[in-house]
Amino acid sequence: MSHEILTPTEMGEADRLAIAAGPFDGMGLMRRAGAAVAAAVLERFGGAEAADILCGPGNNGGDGYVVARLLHEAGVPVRVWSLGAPRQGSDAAIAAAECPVTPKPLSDFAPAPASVVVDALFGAGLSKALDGDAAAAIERCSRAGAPVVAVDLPSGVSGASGKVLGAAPRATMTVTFFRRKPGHLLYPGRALCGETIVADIGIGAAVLETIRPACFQNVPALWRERFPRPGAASHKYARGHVGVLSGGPTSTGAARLSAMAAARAGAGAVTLLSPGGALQVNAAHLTSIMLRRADTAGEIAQWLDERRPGALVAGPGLGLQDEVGDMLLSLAGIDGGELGNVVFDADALTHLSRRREEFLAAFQMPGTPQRVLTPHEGEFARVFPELLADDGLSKLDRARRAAALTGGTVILKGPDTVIAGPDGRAAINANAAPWLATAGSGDVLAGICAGLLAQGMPPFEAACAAAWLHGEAGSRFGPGLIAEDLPGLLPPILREISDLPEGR
Ligand SMILES: NC(=O)C1=CN([C@@H]2O[C@H](COP(=O)(O)OP(=O)(O)OC[C@H]3O[C@@H](n4cnc5c(N)ncnc54)[C@H](O)[C@@H]3O)[C@@H](O)[C@H]2O)[C@@H](O)CC1
Ligand SMILES: [K+]
Repeated sequence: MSHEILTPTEMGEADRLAIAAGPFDGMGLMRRAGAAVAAAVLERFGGAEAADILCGPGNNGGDGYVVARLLHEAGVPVRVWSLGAPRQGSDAAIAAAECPVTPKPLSDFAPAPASVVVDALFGAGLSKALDGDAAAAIERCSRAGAPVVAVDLPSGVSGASGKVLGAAPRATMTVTFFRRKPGHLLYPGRALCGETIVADIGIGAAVLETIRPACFQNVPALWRERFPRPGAASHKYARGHVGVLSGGPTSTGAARLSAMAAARAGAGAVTLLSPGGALQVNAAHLTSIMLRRADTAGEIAQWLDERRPGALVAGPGLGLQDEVGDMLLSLAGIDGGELGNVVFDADALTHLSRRREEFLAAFQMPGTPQRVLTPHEGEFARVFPELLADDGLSKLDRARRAAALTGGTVILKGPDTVIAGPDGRAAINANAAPWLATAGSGDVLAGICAGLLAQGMPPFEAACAAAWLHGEAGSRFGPGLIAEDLPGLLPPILREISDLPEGR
């Protein structure tokens, strides 16, 4: 599967490079784009009484005129509704001239439930909120309940952010070209696209060598080459050691979930560092996970010095007391030789929001551990309120800015989790299920990530793999999922990743 995601600007560049390289000119690409949409309409909605094609003034409308011509030639009764004539001399104007169906004004469009609507009003060129005749037509379309096939994107959905500008139809199917755009994967755009088909319109993958996209759909091909595989002679500590900080006697479960997930993700050894008061309750629930008493920052530091673990999970159930904040701050600035990576999750993110400048200063010190931050939207809003307040930023932009600010990898969680690295790379996750929104689910994600980090997987790849594994486990289990189920769901998925052929 091709997993690069192109911004609308990068897609425009892909079009230009493809036209320059040949064999297709702009009109050739448009004909192929229209043909792909017409084929999808015929395959899926061949039984519709008629097709209503809504055409905008740009090249998205141009695709619409091609679709209208091809459906007409296939014997489908076609009506064309135009928002405005294409610019003279443009490819869209040529496509309109080649279309044998005379367009009527979009303001007269009245959808019929038994017809299929092809939405070709705006695509990559959407530059402002939909209003006037376009918004009114979409509103009528939604009320009539006719199925909608969107060309490139449902008109009104920003390809860059997935946000709705003004109005957008809920499509049953979206046919886009060459590669997906962020708006196909980020909500609310993702929900409005329906099933998304990526059509080959004759743009060669070679254009990607020039464009060098930095955003990807999170699929195993993105990280499986870096996925840890234990050698036959590995001993347990060589397979990675994870430490997990436990909270006090009444909040120990979250850390144990992380610990179990780290172990299932393949860490050879996992140690729970527990305050004395919580030692008994932790001991009563642990078998293969090791337990070590650590009441103070000093005792934690001593264990790190002795064991030099690859990763530490800090945050689940840890507590919001000031001394916990002090301890986390000291961990952020510790020598990276003593502790390779820290996953800051849950309560650690609250401490980060309270003492942000101190943490950011610690993160900037050379030689400190690499970090992965795992905020959900609420935690993100507390740590980075200025990024959330900026309406111009997409979820993708926000995760990238947070990664740049902290010099770490950010997993911005949600139904469309975004993973961003400090080098600008980003991935959007698309395999999560709604059942994952359950207490303790995030603790498991943090644990999986730490388990992979401790085995030497680089932070961006480990974060992507953790989000994907977590999503896959939740989707496969389905309804009734609780966080305790997740670690035990990992082994068959891990086996499948090891068995995948190269390039998948
Ligand atoms: N050679 C190419 O560039 C190809 C382009 N293709 C199609 O071309 C589309 C992009 O075409 P365009 O760049 O012409 O852009 P659009 O057709 O999406 O938009 C056309 C123009 O409408 C105006 N506009 C934007 N938002 C508006 C709003 N809310 N209300 C009123 N006017 C608005 C803008 O001036 C914009 O340039 C793609 O989505 C795809 O469907 C395909 O045919 C494949 C080849
Ligand atoms: K469209």
